[in-house]
Amino acid sequence: MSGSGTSRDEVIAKLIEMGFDDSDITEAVETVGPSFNDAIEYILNGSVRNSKGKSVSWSSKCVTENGKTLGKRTLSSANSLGQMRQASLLDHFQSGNRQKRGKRNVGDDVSVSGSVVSPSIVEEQKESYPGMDCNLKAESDSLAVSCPKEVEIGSDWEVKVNSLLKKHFGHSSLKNFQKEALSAWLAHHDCLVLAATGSGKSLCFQIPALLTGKVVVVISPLISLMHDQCSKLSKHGVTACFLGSGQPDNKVEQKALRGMYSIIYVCPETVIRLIKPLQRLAESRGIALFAIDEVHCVSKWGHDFRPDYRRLSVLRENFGANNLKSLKFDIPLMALTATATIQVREDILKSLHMSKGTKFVLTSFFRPNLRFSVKHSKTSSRASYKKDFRQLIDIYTKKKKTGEKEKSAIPQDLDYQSDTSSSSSMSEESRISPNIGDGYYYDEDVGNSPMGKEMSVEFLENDSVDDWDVACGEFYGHSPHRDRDTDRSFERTDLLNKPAERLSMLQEPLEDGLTIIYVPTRKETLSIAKYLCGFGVKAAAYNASLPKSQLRRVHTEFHENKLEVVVATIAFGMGIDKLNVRRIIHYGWPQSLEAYYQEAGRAGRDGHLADCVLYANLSSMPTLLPSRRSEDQTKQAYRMLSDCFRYGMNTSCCRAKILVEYFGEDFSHEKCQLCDVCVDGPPEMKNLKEEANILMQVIAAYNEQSNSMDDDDGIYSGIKRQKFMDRPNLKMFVSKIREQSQKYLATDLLWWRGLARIMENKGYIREGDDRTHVQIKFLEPTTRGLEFLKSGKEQSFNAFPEADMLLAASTSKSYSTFLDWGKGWADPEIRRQRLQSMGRNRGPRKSRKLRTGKSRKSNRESHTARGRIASKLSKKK
Ligand SMILES: Nc1ncnc2c1ncn2[C@@H]1O[C@H](COP(=O)(O)OP(=O)(O)OP(=O)(O)O)[C@@H](O)[C@H]1O
Ligand SMILES: [Mg+2]
Repeated sequence: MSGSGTSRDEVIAKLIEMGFDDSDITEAVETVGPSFNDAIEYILNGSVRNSKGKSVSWSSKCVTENGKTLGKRTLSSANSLGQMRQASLLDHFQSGNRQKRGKRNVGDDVSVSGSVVSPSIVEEQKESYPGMDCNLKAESDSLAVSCPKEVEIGSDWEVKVNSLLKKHFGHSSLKNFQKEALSAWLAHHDCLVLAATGSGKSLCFQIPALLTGKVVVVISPLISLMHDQCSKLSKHGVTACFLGSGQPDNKVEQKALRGMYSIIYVCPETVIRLIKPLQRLAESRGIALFAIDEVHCVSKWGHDFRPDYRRLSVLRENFGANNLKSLKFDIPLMALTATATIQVREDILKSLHMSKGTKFVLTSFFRPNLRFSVKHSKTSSRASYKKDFRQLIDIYTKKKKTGEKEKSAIPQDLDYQSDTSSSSSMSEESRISPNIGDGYYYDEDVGNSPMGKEMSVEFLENDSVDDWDVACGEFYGHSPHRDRDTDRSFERTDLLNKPAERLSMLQEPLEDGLTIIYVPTRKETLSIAKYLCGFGVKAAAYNASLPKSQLRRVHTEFHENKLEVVVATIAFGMGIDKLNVRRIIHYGWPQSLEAYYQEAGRAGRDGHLADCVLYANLSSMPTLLPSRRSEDQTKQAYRMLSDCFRYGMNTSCCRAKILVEYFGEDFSHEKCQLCDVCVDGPPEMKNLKEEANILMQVIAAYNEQSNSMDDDDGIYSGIKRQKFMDRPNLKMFVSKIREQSQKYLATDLLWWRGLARIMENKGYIREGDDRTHVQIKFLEPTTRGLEFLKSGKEQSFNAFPEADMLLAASTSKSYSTFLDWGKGWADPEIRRQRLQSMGRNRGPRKSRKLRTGKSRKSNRESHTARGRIASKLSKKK
């Protein structure tokens, strides 16, 4: 939908669908007319102004600094991006000659372990490969770069690498895992590198290009990620380009295939399409390595499965010594990721046909400067924002109020407004998660229901921006210079081995830096960014439905430290390597711990203290976001979601330990000493024997009775036969307990939910359903559980109450703690009063149909909103 030819209604409908507020839409359409692009531009940036000088839009407020609008500033940033593009290769080489760099003595190369490689240094490419001066009009299939003089890497390769490292990247030495990966590559081995987010995996495949002068082909899942990496490489004096649908200049592909860039980034589809020309490149300039970055995308057991990654076995099949005459060895594959469980690793090796001798390079997944915590929040309304973002707002606004008396940035009247405002885009009912606040029900099926699919407009699991329409697709090495914020060392990752240094870090205040807030829905990116901007924070929304110009702008402003907060879906993604991100806030349940850890890993890359906070509604269970999944994948998706849910419910184990062990690593430190659990300590351990016993009793009784259906006198005799045939879930068992014992009459299902998990962990009960659920749903006794029941009073049942149990105990008015909820219930008057107040608190229950009918509801809402806006506009006329 582009503008002038579009009807006003269509523009309004589209803007509503994107989650903008009525008032913003009304103002924008009134000002710029029925042009979709202009309206968005107006709302987000205020760059299209009305002549009467009406008030600027919300987003421009946030990015307005010294009277300048983001729109204006970004125009200049866009230009600077554009300037990276060079008129021709020749221009580049001419300028390269002007700013001569130190010359590398090719003759110095010697041989070790039979590795045959060629000279490297990028700025010498012209000299080394006369073909690079070639006429660009040459036939695309003619090999303009002739086969370089092959040289061998000497035993002093580490010395050479260190000097390249210093020269191009400003680092003093390789990290151990980087050395291991390079050694494997030098020995022609395939290699799987599993190293923490931000640890420096990219260098493992960038160095081979510099060291050999051959080309390195990097397979990467996102164009935005390729763009970021290419642009960084150009600053470090390395020529790079990316190919594929996002590449606007069709000459770049020809040039790349003639060997004119040291590093070529491609997405899997493109590399598959280019097999033949890449084979020719391998035989001319040479291909040092195929790097498969973010390789967890290969596996459907991982969190970011991309089917095209599975087809990458073509690399092994087509670039082996048996297919290409000039090769003595297969071109090595280097697969890299920060998040792969053991199952995912096996799948990667198999799917890519990696060799049996593949080397594993494993580093600790542990990031000792990340402070993990989990907080309960409904994450659903402005009231939640007010509570949860108060501190964040204060951090960014206090900074600007130097000289002013320090006070909270949230004035009382605004607080009141936020609480009572009827934000249509974020009303409770419009949320996907229907089980917010009260009660507890299972709705894991929502994500897979046909309704769920309809909702995918707003709730996208794979909200990726993969058709990044960047202005520049080729990147020439400029003289290496370092960003201001790259001057810090990342060496602090091994801080746990340096207790004194780490101790001093723990005492550091958290610096200002940048914040990324990850939210599950596109609408929330808009509403939270708008909310923060309202208090003067420089925040911007980022999601795949926003115009590309806006996305580019956010990227640029983020990298230039002009923004303070980016509120994003997972589209703001992989490989973002910004050193001074101080906070990653997840506002809503992530879909997996893999995704969570990868996103959280974007914080604290400078090694300084950084916060990773997960705000989630601990009283409700997370649901799967809609996505096309096979039955197997659905199971796996639930498993991953369940692990994530359990991470949130945990109250007693160090969070870093859970995360690191999730990826199969032994966490040798026992405690990170930073996370909320380590700092606050676990809750008081309780002996839950009585409650565990009664729950076991009803489960066992049901089990026995279902085994002998003839017995009508058992405790389930009151349940209708049809119902009896259905497997009872936890809710039913809890009803039974309440019926049986007055003491438990007012107990919260939420609390029993926690207990059921604990009993499952102890091996007393198991899931009776074939399907996977976020948490145990159909409870069946195990032999161990039945033994526990028989042992009667002798056996104790000590456990730390989990987060939902603590929440149930703290919010319920019916009993003081979760252990003495029975107090007072024997008194009929107290009971009557409590039941009455419970009834009041609960309010009418929404029917399941109503809840899952979200899509229809939002259509209706959108329809009425459209009418409302249209009528406002016509009244104004
Ligand atoms: N040997 C080194 N010494 C110091 N810093 C390094 C070294 N190697 C890499 N770095 C720095 O580490 C940072 C992260 O690098 P990189 O983007 O390669 O991480 P990554 O492991 O690929 O992260 P992700 O998993 O998020 O993709 C970069 O800023 C880089 O300059
Ligand atoms: Mg990376």
